[in-house]
Amino acid sequence: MSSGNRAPQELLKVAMPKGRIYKQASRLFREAGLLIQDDLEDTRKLIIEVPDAGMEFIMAKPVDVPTYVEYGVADIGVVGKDVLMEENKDVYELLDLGIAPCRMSVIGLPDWKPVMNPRVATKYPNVASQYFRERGQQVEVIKLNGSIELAPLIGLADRIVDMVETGQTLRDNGLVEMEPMFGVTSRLIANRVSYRMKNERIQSLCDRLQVTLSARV
Ligand SMILES: Nc1ncnc2c1ncn2[C@@H]1O[C@H](COP(=O)(O)OP(=O)(O)OP(=O)(O)O)[C@@H](O)[C@H]1O
Ligand SMILES: O=P(O)(O)OC[C@H]1O[C@H](OP(=O)(O)OP(=O)(O)O)[C@H](O)[C@@H]1O
Repeated sequence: MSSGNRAPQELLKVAMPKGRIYKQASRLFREAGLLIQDDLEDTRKLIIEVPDAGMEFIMAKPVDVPTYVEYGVADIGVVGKDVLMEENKDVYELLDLGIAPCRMSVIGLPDWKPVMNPRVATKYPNVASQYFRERGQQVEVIKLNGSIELAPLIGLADRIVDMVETGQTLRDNGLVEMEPMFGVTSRLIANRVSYRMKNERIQSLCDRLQVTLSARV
């Protein structure tokens, strides 16, 4: 069959996180040669065709990216390792994109003293519970959804587990990083079925991103 008769290729569905990661992810994709319009951040549209890159972006809340990919409504997605660990979904982790770097840490007030069964506030209850369990420390984990640094300041928790990037939020609130837990960057993930059915396209994207990342260092 001549290429003129070929059916147009189905768009690769990409769960893209709105917010912090988006700008860095789209810059990386562009560097890898994908033609992505640069005005996408200005729109309120949630499903955006990026035909020149053969993609469709599903603009997702970051925490929901692994869910979209696990259910196969997105073939691939970009997500922070923090969210990937917390959500623990059944997806393939294909590539460390090295973008949106930060770290997960245990944080507290400088005069913090150990207490029995301390309360730990966090957006990441699974990650925090596992961390303290592995160290044989019994804690009560309290799930919050934002402004986690408030918790020790207002007496809700003894410590928090949260992200640190520049350290500005800690400094502004008189808190200290007690234990860095692990480094976080964004990852490219894939749905297990899509990875098999669209292997050539997904693998070729990975290869292009890999080459771009190697050239960055
Ligand atoms: N300073 C930072 N604070 C939090 N996450 C950061 C930071 N720097 C990089 N990241 C990475 O960016 C990802 C997305 O963060 P972002 O703040 O956009 O999402 P969010 O926390 O879900 O925000 P929102 O609740 O406003 O949607 C995080 O999962 C993490 O991997
Ligand atoms: O070390 P820094 O550069 O200060 O970054 C870390 C802060 O950024 C994030 O909060 P975010 O701005 O996402 O607000 P939130 O607490 O409401 O989630 C994170 O939860 C920390 O509070």
